[in-house]
Amino acid sequence: MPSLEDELFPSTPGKFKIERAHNFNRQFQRCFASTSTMFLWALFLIALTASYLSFQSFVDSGNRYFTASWGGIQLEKQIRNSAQIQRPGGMSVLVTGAAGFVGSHVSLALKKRGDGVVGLDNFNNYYDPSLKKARESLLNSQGILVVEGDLNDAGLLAKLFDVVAFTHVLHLAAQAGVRYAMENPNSYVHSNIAGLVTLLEICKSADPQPAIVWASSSSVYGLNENVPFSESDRTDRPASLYAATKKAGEEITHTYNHIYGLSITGLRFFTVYGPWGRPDMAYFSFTRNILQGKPITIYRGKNKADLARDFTYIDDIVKGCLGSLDTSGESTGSGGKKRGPAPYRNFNLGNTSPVKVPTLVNILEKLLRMKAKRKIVEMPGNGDVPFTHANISLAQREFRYKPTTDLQTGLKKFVRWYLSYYGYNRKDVH
Ligand SMILES: O=C(O)[C@H]1O[C@H](OP(=O)(O)OP(=O)(O)OC[C@H]2O[C@@H](n3ccc(=O)[nH]c3=O)[C@H](O)[C@@H]2O)[C@H](O)[C@@H](O)[C@@H]1O
Repeated sequence: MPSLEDELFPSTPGKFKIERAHNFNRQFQRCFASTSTMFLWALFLIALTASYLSFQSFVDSGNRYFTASWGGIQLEKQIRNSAQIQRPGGMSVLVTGAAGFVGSHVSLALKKRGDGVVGLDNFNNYYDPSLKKARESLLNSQGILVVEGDLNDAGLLAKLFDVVAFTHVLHLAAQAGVRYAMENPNSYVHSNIAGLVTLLEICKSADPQPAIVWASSSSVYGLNENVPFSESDRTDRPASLYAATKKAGEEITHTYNHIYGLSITGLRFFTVYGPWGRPDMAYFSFTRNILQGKPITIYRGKNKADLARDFTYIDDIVKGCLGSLDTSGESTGSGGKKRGPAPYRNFNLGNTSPVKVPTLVNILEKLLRMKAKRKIVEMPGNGDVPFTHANISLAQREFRYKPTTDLQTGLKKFVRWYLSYYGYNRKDVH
């Protein structure tokens, strides 16, 4: 005997046997003909209609929520003011991660020279959000608005592009940090992959399409041993998930350049430091711990070799970002269609003179006039690379990028800012 399931559904899609279908119809009619069954069917239909109507009202209330949280005409006016261009030939730039370290500095520099800037930031708590809020206040005082929202909110991004025809997007929002990727891998996928794709989808459909300059990372060089690192060196051996997501970003942006004609510039930043910096970075946490009399952990590589970084001062990075924006060239597509080839570029933005981590600590000790309690440990297998060193000739040629701040000078400015912001010896600095 064939089972009921066998009777009703064919074993292979597309091979429904006709006689079986007839049988099924007859059974169906017999069943529907009885009055009590009809009553049950009517009840079922009423319930279905009621649940459809309540679902519709739920969707409507969702839309209302979006409008309310969007902030309406008042917010649109603020966005337009913030995006206002104040110089001939200026640009209107959407800066993602505007309340972040690099984002806040570049936003201020753009505004100062007369460009329009609108910021976007999700103010997440990867590090103390009050520092991000303080940076936001600084931006607000210069007429820059920072909209609170996540890169993955396509509705919000689309709305921003409805209000302003941005000429450029400076995409700096990301999950940063090399070692944290082992603790929270999904946050890297959320921001650096999914968020990036959401942003690119909106940019490709925008009319006009903006040119995009975005933050890649020196970490894409991974296990590369050619020194100094050149843009033409291998980048297919990342040492951390963070690096892998940045490398993926370079490939993803390439496809949007290729298919949709978006102008793309990726900037491989080399360990950026300075005032208003990131508390998760070594120079920042070392300063805090030295001042609080707490030990600092200094990693050491194979054969007791010191680790080294091509530490790059924030003002030099700002110049590199402005140079990249100014030379980005235009996107060629519109409404999601490519009209011709558009620029696709990647640049190293480093300092070209690596410094060993213990030397960085020596400099901090002198500036703070305090001794560090050093705890030297073998570099754990946590995604770190032993050294970084940038070859910057490409950026030099394209937009005369030339870093001018050595580590001693830059750290002096950082320490001065740190002490004015946190004061000496504050125990509550995280
Ligand atoms: O340039 C880059 O590509 C990357 O630079 C930094 O990453 P990293 O160079 O690891 O910067 P820090 O976390 O400040 O570490 C600097 C050096 O200090 C060392 N370190 C760090 C922390 C610590 O407790 N002890 C210690 O010796 C690290 O091993 C590294 O050699 C940023 O955190 C990344 O977001 C950025 O993409």
